[in-house]
Amino acid sequence: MFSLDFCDRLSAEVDAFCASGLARRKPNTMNKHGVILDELGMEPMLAELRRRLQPLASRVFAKWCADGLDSHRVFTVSYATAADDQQSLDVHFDNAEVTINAALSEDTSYSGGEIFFCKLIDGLTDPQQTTCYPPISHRRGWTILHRGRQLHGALPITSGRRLNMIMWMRSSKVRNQLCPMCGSKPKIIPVASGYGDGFTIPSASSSSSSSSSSSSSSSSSSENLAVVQQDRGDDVVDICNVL
Ligand SMILES: O=C(O)CCC(=O)C(=O)O
Ligand SMILES: [Fe+2]
Repeated sequence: MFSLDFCDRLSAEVDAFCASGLARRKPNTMNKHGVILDELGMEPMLAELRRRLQPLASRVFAKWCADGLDSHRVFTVSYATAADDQQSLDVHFDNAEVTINAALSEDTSYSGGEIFFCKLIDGLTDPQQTTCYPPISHRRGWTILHRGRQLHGALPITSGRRLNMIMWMRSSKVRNQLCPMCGSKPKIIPVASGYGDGFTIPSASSSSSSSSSSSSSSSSSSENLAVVQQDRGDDVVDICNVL
């Protein structure tokens, strides 16, 4: 999906950001060394990428892209072998309707670290007991497109370093009905900025009327997005952080 030049430039940008020591949030609880790319000013480029991926994602996973994938959370994952590096990733599902996983590192610059997939969970079941498919080696510039709720993980890396870009794409129409993480109807509150966890305030999303969207893609109502976050009792949390 990405040119090798783009892989290099994105990797260099992320490495420079990490080296700068600037503050950053963790993408989620499982990911210790990642960078949220919207925090680097890439939101417009990533929103455009999401719009361009929409036709493909809808073709493969129509039901999960209802009314468009209208928000995203995009971050890098980095694996290496030192004690304080992240070496592998446990089986999990994503806080996404559809995910793309793009390999940025030179294939020969690391070994191990294959991604593996297990069963698809459509109800809320325990991610533990499951049979998995044979692991897949990442290939630089290539992307894997999968359902967020397809269980998956990464095997331990055995040498070198692997950097991937993960794009969690969300459909508010789908998740407004049922939170993909807790399996219940979300209780939603507005957030000040950003996409929150990709829910929308239903009254806002259903009032389609005079969308100011310019020439961009057909069914997207992102101009009308009311950005919301899930409220869990007394804690207002970004549910990405409670994977
Ligand atoms: O390391 C990988 O290839 C998978 C990463 C992943 O699944 C995630 O961060 O959600
Ligand atoms: Fe994942």
